[in-house]
Amino acid sequence: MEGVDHLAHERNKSEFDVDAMKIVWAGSPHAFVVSDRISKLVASDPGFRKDNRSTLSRKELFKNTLRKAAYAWKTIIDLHLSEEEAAKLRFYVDEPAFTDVHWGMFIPAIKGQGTEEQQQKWLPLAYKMQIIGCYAQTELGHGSNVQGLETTATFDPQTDEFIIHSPTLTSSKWWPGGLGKVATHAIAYALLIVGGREQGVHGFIVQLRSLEDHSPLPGMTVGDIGMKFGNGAYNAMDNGVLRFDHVRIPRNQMLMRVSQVTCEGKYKQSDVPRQLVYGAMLYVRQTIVADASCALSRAVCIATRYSAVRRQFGSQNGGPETQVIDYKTQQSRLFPLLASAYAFRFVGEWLKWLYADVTQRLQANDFSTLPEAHACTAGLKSLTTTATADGIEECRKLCGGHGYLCSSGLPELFAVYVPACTYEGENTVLLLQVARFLMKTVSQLGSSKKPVGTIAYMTRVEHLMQCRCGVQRGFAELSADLVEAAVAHCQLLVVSKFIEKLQQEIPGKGVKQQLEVLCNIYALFLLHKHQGDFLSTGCITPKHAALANDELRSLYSQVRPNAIALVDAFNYTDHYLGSILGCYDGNVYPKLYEAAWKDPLNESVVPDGYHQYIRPLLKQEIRTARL
Ligand SMILES: CCCCCCCCCCCCCCCCCCCCCC(=O)SCCNC(=O)CCNC(=O)[C@H](O)C(C)(C)COP(=O)(O)OP(=O)(O)OC[C@H]1O[C@@H](n2cnc3c(N)ncnc32)[C@H](O)[C@@H]1OP(=O)(O)O
Ligand SMILES: Cc1cc2nc3c(=O)[nH]c(=O)nc-3n(C[C@H](O)[C@H](O)[C@H](O)COP(=O)(O)OP(=O)(O)OC[C@H]3O[C@@H](n4cnc5c(N)ncnc54)[C@H](O)[C@@H]3O)c2cc1C
Repeated sequence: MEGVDHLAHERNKSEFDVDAMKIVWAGSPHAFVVSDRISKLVASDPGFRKDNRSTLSRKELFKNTLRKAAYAWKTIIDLHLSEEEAAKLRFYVDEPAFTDVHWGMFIPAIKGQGTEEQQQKWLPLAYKMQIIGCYAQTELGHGSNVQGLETTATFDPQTDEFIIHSPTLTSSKWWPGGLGKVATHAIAYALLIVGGREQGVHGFIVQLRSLEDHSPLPGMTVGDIGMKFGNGAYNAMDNGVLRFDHVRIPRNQMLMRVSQVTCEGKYKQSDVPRQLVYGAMLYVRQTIVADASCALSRAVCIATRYSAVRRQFGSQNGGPETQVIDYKTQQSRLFPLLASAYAFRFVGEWLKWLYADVTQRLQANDFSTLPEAHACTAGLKSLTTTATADGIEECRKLCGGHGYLCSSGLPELFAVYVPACTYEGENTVLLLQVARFLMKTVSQLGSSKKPVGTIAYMTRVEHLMQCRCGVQRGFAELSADLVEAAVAHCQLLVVSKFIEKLQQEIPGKGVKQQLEVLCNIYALFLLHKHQGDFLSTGCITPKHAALANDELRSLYSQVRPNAIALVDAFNYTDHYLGSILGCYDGNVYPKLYEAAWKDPLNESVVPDGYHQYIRPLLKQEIRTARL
C-alpha cells in the first residue's frame, strides 16, 4: 500500500513533542534547519544516489565516488554553501572518500602545526581544493607507535632541503586514506635527523603527484593497498602505500610551529609542547565521537522501526501476531542502544565544546588543559566507537534474517563503521593513554595539585588515596585492569554529561521527561551489565542490584510507546538511512519484494553459467541414476 504510513499508530502513541526533540538532537534550531534542508537536498538529487553501491565492482565504486565528490564540490560552489552546510552535505552524501581526510586531517594538521607563513601559503590552495591532501603517518611496520616510525627526513644544509626516505620495506607508508590514487600532497610524518642527530617524529608537507598529469613525482612509489572488509563500504576509499626514495623537499615544508630547523642546520624547540605534533589526532578523535551517535542512531532507527513492523507468534483468536518490539527481550537489547545514541550525542556535544576551549587556550599558549583534552578525546573515541560497532551488529541481529540483507543497510553500515575502532588510535592503545592520565592524577593526590575538571571526583574517592603510593609500579603488569578502570572513567563522563544536559532548560512538551527516562536507562543498564564489579567493590548491595533491574524493566515500558517517535527525532531521510527495514512509512514487505527483483542475478531467469555448469551436472546425475 503505497503512501500509507504503516507506523502511524505507533506515532500516535507518543507522549512528547517530536519536533522539539528534533531540535534537541540537532543541537539548536539553526542546526536543525541547516541539517533538515541539506539532508533533503541530497536525498532528492539523483546525483547522490547510493542504493546500487553494493553491486558495483571496486573500480566502478571508486570512479563513482570520484564523480560524487566532484559533484558535491560543484553543488557547494554553485549553491554558495557555507562551511557548515558543506560539512552537512558531505555527511548526508554518506560515502567514505578522500575528501574526508583532506578536510578532516590534512587541513587541521596544517592549521595546528604550521606557522602563520605556512598556513598562508598552503591553506588557500587546500580550501579551494587546488591541492588535495592526505595524512601519511602510519607505516607497514608501525601504526600505534608513532615514535617508532622509520621514514627519515634528513636535513641537507648544502641545499637547504630535507631528504625524505623510506629506508626499509616496513617504513613504507601504509593505510593513509586518499593516498592510493587521489592525493596530490601529504603531510608525511618522519623521523627528523639534523646534523646526524635524531630529533623525533615531525610532519612535512610533501607533494606526491604532478598537478599537470597526476603522475607520481620522481622518487615516489605510490598505489592502493587493496580491498578491505565488506563489499562496497570502505572500498570507496583509496587507502594507499607510499615509498620515498631520497625525495627532496624545501626546508620550509617542515611544519614548524612546534620546532624549527634553521638554514644553518640548528634544531630549535619553541615553548609549545611537542605533543602538538599529535594535534590533528586530537581533532579527528573529537569528530569521531560526534559521528558515533550518528552511526548508532541510524542503526537504532532501522531496528526500532522494523521491530514495530515485524510480528512473530502470539496471535489470539486469529488476530495479528505480536509486534517483536513488545517482547521484553527485544526491548532489553534495543532500548539501551537507543539510550546510548542519545548519551553519545550529548557527550559528543560537550567534547566539541572542550575541544574548542582547548584550541582557544593553545592559541594563547596556555597548555594546561591539553592532557585532560587528550584523555577525554582518546577515551571517549575508544568507548563510543566500540559501543557503536557492537551496537550496529546487535541491531542487525535484532532484525532477524532480513538484517543480513544488504538492503537492510546494516551490513554496509557495520563494514564502514567498524574500522573506527582501529583508526585514529587503536581502542585499547587509547584506553592505555587514559589509564596513564588517571594514574598520574592518582599519584598526585594529596599534593598541592588538586584534580579539576573531569577528574575532580577523584579527591572524593578515599580508596584512591590509599593506593596512590603504588601506582607508579606495575603499570604494564596491571594494564588489563587499568584499561577497565579507564572504561569506567569514560562511562562516568558519558553519564555525567547526560545528567548535566538534563539540568539545562529543555523546551517542548514531554521532551525532558523522555530524556530523563533515557538517561536512567543508560546509567542503570551499565550498572546492570557491570553489577559484578559494583558488587565486588562494595559500591552496591545485592538489594540495590535487584532494584536497579526492576527499575530498568519499568523504564523500558515507559519508552515503549515513544520508541518510534524517539527515532523519528533523528530526522533521517530514507536516503540517508539507506534501509528498506528502516523506511519511514514502515512499508517493509512490498519494498523488500520489489528490491529482490532488481538484483543483477535476476536480470535473466536462467542464470549465466547454466549451460556450462548446471546442465552438465544435472545430466551427469541422470546418467549416474541409470547405472
Ligand atoms: C568548505 C568545504 C567544506 C567541505 C566539507 C567538510 C567536511 C569535513 C570533514 C570532516 C571529516 C572528519 C572525519 C575525518 C574522517 C577521518 C577518517 C579516518 C581516518 C583515519 C586516520 C588515521 O588513522 S591517522 C593515524 C592515527 N594514528 C594514531 O592514532 C596513532 C596512535 N598513537 C599515538 O597517538 C601515540 O603513539 C601514543 C599511543 C599516544 C603514544 O605516544 P608517545 O609515543 O609519544 O608516548 P607517550 O604515551 O609517552 O606520550 C607522551 C606524552 O604525550 C601525551 N599525548 C599523547 N598523545 C597526545 C595527543 N594526541 N594530544 C596531546 N597529548 C598527547 C601523553 O599523554 C604523554 O603525556 P605525559 O608525558 O604528560 O604523560
Ligand atoms: C580504514 C582505515 C583507515 C586508516 N586511515 C589512515 C590514514 O588516513 N592515515 C594514517 O596515517 N593511518 C591510517 N590508518 C592506520 C591506523 O591509524 C592504524 O591502523 C591504527 O593507528 C592502529 O595501528 P596498528 O595498525 O599499528 O595496530 P597495532 O598497534 O599493530 O595493533 C595490533 C594489536 O596490538 C595491540 N597493541 C598495540 N600496542 C599495544 C600496547 N602498547 N599495549 C597493549 N596492546 C597493544 C592493539 O591493542 C591491537 O590489539 C587507517 C587504518 C584503517 C583501518
